[in-house]
Amino acid sequence: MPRTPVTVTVTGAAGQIGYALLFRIASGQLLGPDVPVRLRLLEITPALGAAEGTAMELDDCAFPLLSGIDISDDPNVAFDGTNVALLVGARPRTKGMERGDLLEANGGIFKPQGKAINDHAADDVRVLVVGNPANTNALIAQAAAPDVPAERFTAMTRLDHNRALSQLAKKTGATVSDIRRLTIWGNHSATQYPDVFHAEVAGKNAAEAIGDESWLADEFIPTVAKRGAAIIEARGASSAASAANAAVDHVHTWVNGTPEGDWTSMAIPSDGSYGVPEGLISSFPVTCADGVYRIVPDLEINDFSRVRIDASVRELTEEREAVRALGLI
Ligand SMILES: NC(=O)c1ccc[n+]([C@@H]2O[C@H](COP(=O)([O-])OP(=O)(O)OC[C@H]3O[C@@H](n4cnc5c(N)ncnc54)[C@H](O)[C@@H]3O)[C@@H](O)[C@H]2O)c1
Ligand SMILES: O=C(O)C[C@H](O)C(=O)O
Repeated sequence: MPRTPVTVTVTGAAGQIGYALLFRIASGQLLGPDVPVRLRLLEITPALGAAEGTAMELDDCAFPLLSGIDISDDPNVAFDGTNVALLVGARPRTKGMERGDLLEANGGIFKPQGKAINDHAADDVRVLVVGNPANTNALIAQAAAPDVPAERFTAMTRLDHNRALSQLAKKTGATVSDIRRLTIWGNHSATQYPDVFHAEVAGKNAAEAIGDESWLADEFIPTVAKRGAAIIEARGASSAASAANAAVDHVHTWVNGTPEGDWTSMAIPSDGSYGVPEGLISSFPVTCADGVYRIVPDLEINDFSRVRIDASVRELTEEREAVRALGLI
């Protein structure tokens, strides 16, 4: 019997990540090769024409799993019955804009979207926030959706995780598939902490295999944490295909599970683990099974890691205070 299509809403659908993402969702890479999808695209009114153009191209791919496409500029329509909500569209920082202005502008996007998810999404909705500042935008959306279980709101640090895998593979001469148990902690920002102390490269402890703490502190961590800025500098635009790829990875892992013996990184509401204040949407090492994620428990955190996790968590706490002061949560 054919399966009922899963409804996937993508906001910012006419943007550059949207353009890289939609075709991968429609081809079955987000949820699996046997799962039909119905796409709902949300855009601002002036970008509806561009979204229509992308929808025409999706039609022209004749994807067997794509059961339909709806386009709207109304969040109440776009999130109607949605099972997976990918919140990509956000207000970028422009010249002269202060951090508070950016948070406020994004509040104007993520608060109504959270409310629309609350009022119209399917009971099993899962939300991934990609639009920056992703962790705090997820917090804003979550606060506007009190009827949706809080743990369904997540933010993306999988791109950082994938970046760290590649950098570590380059350094050690291993392949990315030789590496397991890497972690991104904290915020999707330059304060994030990519942690290799529990990682393994071809079965050996990664930190021991590298044996060079100064490489970790002075090269690996800043390269991963500032990679987004380096891409903007090189491309003249922020990462798009790799961000879309990470969004696909994040949802695919959440729904289909982590491989035995490995984990991934997701920014999720803290339960207080590892000294991260409860409720902050912070990146943790997680395993996923049966559509549910779980923070990897009982990892020993050394001093090198502790100070870096704390710094990123401090930034998240400040962002939470700022949006609280603006009445956004
Ligand atoms: N978390 C991550 O790892 C990561 C990585 C890369 C980019 N990003 C962020 O993702 C976001 C999108 O990036 P992009 O390159 O696609 O940007 P983009 O500017 O190309 O596209 C954004 C789109 O969002 C739309 N939009 C704006 N407000 C909207 C609203 N209220 N509802 C629906 N759509 C709306 C715009 O019209 C635009 O088409 C940015 O905030 C970027 O910083 C996050
Ligand atoms: O859009 C950005 O500011 C950078 C982006 O979050 C990235 O990590 O590539």
